[in-house]
Amino acid sequence: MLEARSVSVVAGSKRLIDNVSLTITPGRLTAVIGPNGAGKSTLLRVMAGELKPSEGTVFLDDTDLLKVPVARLAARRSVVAQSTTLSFPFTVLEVVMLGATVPGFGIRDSAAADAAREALDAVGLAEFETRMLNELSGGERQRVHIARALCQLATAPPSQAGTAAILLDEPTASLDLKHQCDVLALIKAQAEMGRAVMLVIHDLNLAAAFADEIVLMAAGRIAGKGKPDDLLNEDLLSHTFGCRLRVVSSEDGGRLVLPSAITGKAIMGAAAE
Ligand SMILES: Nc1ncnc2c1ncn2[C@@H]1O[C@H](COP(=O)(O)OP(=O)(O)OP(=O)(O)O)[C@@H](O)[C@H]1O
Repeated sequence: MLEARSVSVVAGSKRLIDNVSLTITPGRLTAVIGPNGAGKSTLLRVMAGELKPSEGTVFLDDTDLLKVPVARLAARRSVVAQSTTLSFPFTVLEVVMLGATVPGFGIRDSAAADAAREALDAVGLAEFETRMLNELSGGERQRVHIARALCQLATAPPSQAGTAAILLDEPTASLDLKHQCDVLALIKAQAEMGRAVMLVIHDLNLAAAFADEIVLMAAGRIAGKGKPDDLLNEDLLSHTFGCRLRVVSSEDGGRLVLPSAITGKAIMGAAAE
């Protein structure tokens, strides 16, 4: 379990996140939504142990995350950042294998390559292993980094066993609709395997479709938290995002969030038919 207790990050006079408490529970996909600048990425980096909070503590199974040894941390949580730049010319397979070569993993090269190939297959890039990363499209590169994160958890040594967490910052931002759904199904499967999943995402409809719990952030604080059906209400979302939004029920009983301009036109269109 990954738990932030009263965490704040302060930069100069600005509180990027302010007194946030949040638990990422194993077996569940927790989606974090909110306007630009709300503090979602900052919170994810703090929960990943990449950014030291100015106040409060993040715990990984009751141990202060900052005191967890690097190899153990690498075995227990993997991160897909919003953007990743690699300065050296790596092939796709090499990038994914980086996930298996974290200090302390001690995995043999052939086993690392097997795990990397399995992860590449999972994101639909099995045919790309010899391509150079910098020759891939933005969406393909994003899927390579997801494969690297999956490979990292898959190759963690048994001695470091325990609840694993995967934290992803807008992993579907560059993906087409099919790959958005494929990647989110893959991420959801990670939760169903018992992993704790934290997903920062802008698309409220994808959050509604895949998340077990949604956390709404605004101005560095948690403005709401709950199951998609409970949290996605028009007034809260319209107020938080600063524009008029409509929440409608889909045929299968799920929630769809649309700008009121779109629903207005749709209603006018239907009336004209
Ligand atoms: N190092 C920094 N120093 C000062 N302010 C920062 C720093 N890093 C981020 N910020 C500010 O902190 C706020 C939160 O940033 P963050 O990236 O967490 O937001 P976000 O919710 O992920 O936004 P987006 O949806 O645009 O990705 C923003 O206003 C940003 O400008």
